[in-house]
Amino acid sequence: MTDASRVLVLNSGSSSVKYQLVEMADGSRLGSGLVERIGEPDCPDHTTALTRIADELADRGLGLDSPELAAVGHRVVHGGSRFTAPTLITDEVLDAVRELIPLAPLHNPANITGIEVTRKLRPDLPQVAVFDTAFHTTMPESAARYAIDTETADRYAVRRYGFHGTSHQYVSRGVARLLGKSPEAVNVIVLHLGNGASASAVAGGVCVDTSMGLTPLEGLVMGTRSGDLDPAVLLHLHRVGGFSMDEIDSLLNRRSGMLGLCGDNDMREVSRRMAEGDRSARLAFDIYVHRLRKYIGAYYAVLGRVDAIAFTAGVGENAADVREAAVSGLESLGLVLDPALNSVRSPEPRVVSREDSRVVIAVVPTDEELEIAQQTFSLVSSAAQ
Ligand SMILES: Nc1ncnc2c1ncn2[C@@H]1O[C@H](COP(=O)(O)OP(=O)(O)O)[C@@H](O)[C@H]1O
Ligand SMILES: CC(=O)OP(=O)(O)O
Ligand SMILES: [Mg+2]
Repeated sequence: MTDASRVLVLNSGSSSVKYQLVEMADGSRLGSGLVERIGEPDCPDHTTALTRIADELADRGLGLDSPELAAVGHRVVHGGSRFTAPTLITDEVLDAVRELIPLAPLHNPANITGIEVTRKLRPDLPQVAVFDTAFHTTMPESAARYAIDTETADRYAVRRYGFHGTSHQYVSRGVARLLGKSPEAVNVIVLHLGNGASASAVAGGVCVDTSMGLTPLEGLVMGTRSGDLDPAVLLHLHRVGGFSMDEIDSLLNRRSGMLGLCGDNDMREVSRRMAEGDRSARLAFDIYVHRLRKYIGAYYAVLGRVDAIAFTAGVGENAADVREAAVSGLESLGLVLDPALNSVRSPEPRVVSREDSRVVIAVVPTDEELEIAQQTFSLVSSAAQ
């Protein structure tokens, strides 16, 4: 066992890489940042982005060669049915993550590049994969299976996996802490509303349902993704519209959601345009909120008893108008928002419901990087004993 106590976390997305260097002795951030717009001339690919991050850290004396570095933790989006916990990365694990690329074509390749670049720079350093899908592997079969022919589903691994699990786990525990209870004692609906968005129903700390499915396309309306639609829409576009499968993929993943509805995927812009009376922005907002309310209702029924609803990620943490519209008129379900509390801006976990609200409405900022750092460090520390 060495006294190396720092973990570098790489969260590679389809067009960005977020990173954090965490000192595990006290949880402090020694460095953090974001490289965006990967694929554009200034940063053509993930290898460029990761090399830039490694150089930035090295310039500050915090490079990958530092002896204090215990491990690198990677967000890996799709872990299939196999990966249910943080996993030390070996050649064989890397191959398995590669085999899952067809199920997360926007995300897994970027995660693999992060692992390979790190290996090149520090081949001796332990690397850990923390999977978005892991927290959802507790879903019962009744929630995880689609109602299609079982043999076909099994042959092609077609089932609901769910994503953003690290965030759903972190936030559901954060809510329990905010309520002064243990995670086992509370039932929570978590609404992770970022560029990608998903809802989950968490019963006593265990995920029992989530809105994303085989891929991160199902469920809520997102920045550029459609979320739920009748599967026959694909058939219709193909047969009648002459769309190829790749064109449909690109339409639903990259040109739908808020972007497709009103031309803007950023909720800040949508709210600004709504305030100016823009009708397509208003309709896009209403569609976004309508879908969200349907999931709140659905997960209320799935859980039976709900102690709290937690909003998180870029939109959930910042957009007071989305939170208000999502729960308005749900007083008979025990959800009573406090408009004054809801309008407060703060980076802290906080309650935004009235004292007499039977269900607590909370805002709990997510920190996927910190959660990945903790899971990574805990795995390498126990492996070193
Ligand atoms: N002040 C704000 N008001 C409304 N929406 C915001 C605000 N700040 C950020 N957002 C939204 O958050 C989104 C990004 O969320 P984030 O969780 O960082 O996404 P991701 O991790 O998927 O990139 C942006 O697209 C934007 O719409
Ligand atoms: C899985 C997923 O949708 O991730 P993100 O929100 O980072 O795109
Ligand atoms: Mg995110």
